[in-house]
Amino acid sequence: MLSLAPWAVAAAAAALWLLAVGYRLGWRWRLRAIPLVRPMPPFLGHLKMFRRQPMYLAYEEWQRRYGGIFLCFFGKNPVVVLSDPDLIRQVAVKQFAKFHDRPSIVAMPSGRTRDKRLTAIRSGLLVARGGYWGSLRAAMNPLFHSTALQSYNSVMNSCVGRFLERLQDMSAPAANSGSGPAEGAAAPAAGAEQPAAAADGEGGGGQQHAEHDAQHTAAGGSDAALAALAAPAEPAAPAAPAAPAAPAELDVHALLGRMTLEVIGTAAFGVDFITEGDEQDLKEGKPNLVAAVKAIFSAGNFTPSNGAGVVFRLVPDWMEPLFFVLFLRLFGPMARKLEYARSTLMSTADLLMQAARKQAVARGEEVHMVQTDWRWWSQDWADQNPYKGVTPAPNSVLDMLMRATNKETGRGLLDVQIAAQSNTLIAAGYETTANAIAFAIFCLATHPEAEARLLAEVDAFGTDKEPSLDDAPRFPYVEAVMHEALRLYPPAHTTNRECTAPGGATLVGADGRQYHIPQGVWVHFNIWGLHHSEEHWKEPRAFRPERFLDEDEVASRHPNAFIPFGLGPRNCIGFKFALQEMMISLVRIYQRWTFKLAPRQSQPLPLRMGITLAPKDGLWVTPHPRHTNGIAATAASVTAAA
Ligand code: HEM
Repeated sequence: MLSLAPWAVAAAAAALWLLAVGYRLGWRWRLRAIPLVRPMPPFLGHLKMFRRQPMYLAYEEWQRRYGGIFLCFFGKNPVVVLSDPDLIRQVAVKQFAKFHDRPSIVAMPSGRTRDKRLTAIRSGLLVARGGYWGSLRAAMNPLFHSTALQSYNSVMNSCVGRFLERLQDMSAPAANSGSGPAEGAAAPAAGAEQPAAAADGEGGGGQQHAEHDAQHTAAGGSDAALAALAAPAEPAAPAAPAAPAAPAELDVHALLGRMTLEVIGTAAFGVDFITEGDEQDLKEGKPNLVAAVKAIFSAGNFTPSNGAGVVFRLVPDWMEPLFFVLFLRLFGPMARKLEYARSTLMSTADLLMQAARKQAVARGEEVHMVQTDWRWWSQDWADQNPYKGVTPAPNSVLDMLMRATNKETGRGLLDVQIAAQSNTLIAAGYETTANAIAFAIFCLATHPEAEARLLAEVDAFGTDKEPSLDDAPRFPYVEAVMHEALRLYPPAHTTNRECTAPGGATLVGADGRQYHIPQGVWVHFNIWGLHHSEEHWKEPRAFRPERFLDEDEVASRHPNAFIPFGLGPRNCIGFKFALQEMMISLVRIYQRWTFKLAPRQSQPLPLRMGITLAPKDGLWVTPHPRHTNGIAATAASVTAAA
């Protein structure tokens, strides 16, 4: 085993430090027109400050101090943070051609690569760059046009149906249940021996939690939701002799995570995406989609401010891929988990794609998919796959992309490119949507007047009808609640771009001041800060859905003050899908249930910043059925009870 002399390690660290400082001084000079967050700590740059408070709260504080544009450093990388909606618009829309890419957390060599895994990683829409991103986005846009969206109504409704069944099972009042529930499972409310979620400051970003948050994130973004997938909850068993029944407490965020994974998994893969997770499959290396998603979300992350991500911010760009390989070697178990996840998801997508292709060809239909030699896994992965012999549904993402054309090449998409999108959609669409619905439920549980107004709208529609996309205009208040929850708690608190134009780009402030952004600089849109800014919102901390209904208030607001799904041609491709899923879920859930916060749920809502912004430690509620003896509890009676 190679042992390094201490002086060699010290010399290497000193060299890295000098390099990072040198890089920063160079950038600082070129970006001198933009206010710099002070102090600028010498080694990690401002990343170190994110150890004290999560990035979104630091950005909010710096926005108050420095205004709508400021500069900070992630190690060697300069990051221009925008909270001014006009400047955001210039980057996202007006000068989009100069900012169409996102920064790579690990700089990958551009151009073709022989590495099959790397090809698969780089093929996803979220990280795609340059002309490839444009042609892929154009090929994928039809998946989210209204005809396609209509076809997702039934998947969404049936997944909400399953959610309601689970809720029903778990909501049986618990009386003296002795056994500890699984996370996400029903728990006895009164006198429960569960550690109460820690009280936190507004937004949950109190300093005392920053360290914990970072570790929690590194260990997995949605542990609660995923624990619920792996261990489906059993209804709490009643004990004898019966004590007075207390309403069951449950983590509704975990249940919602299970539901949104089923929705996006079914839409992406075109098969019934059952979330009966099986740890055993992961251990034995047998393909299991849920275990794979779980492995991805728990295999650590590369967010720049914590874990392994920090390393990449200190070494020169050209060394990043080398460090990536080294990192995977050093962290064997994590590398194995990622390998398992990639092989499971990709081999399953491949299996289903081939089945869909065979069927389409047999029917004489046109298929454009270009077949390549991209498989790295052994035949065992296909042989042991539970979806062997299954054909994906006609309107699934896999099926539709097989027929798409790449505008750049004039040919179909490559098989690896199609398969990579099922991963991407799950990664981008599962946790974000679960968090958004959970935040809406939290807001309604803490605002009975808003809940009553929403119930009245739901009841006017009907208490046993399944809503579809066409019904959306019948739910203006539900929509206002969704928007207000997305404003107060944007699951994507920040989004990003990189300036790729060789000559850079110049942004112009409202006062005429010019800010030159050189090529290679990262730009962040401070969505959280913008959504909470007093400059753009009346009472920004208040939950007031009416602000989205009052025409005067809407007209007086900056049109880009509300950007939970980003902005411009590179905004969230799934935003209509997400809104449709939120609408269908909220209507179906509130047809049957209302929620009160469980005693263990602390307020203000503690938040956890991972890849997304999520309720920390879940959202603990007691569900209350609205139908007693077949009669719906009316909106008025619910308000009175609250
Ligand atoms: C409430 C739920 C969601 C929120 C808050 C959300 C938010 C966002 C945001 C802020 C971005 C970055 C946009 C930008 O940089 O301007 C994004 C990108 C993206 N989202 Fe979503 N999203 C949600 C749900 C979904 C769903 C359900 C899907 C898939 C069906 C999805 C797929 C994507 C993809 C593929 C991208 C990358 C687009 C690109 O780079 O071209 N998202 N999302």
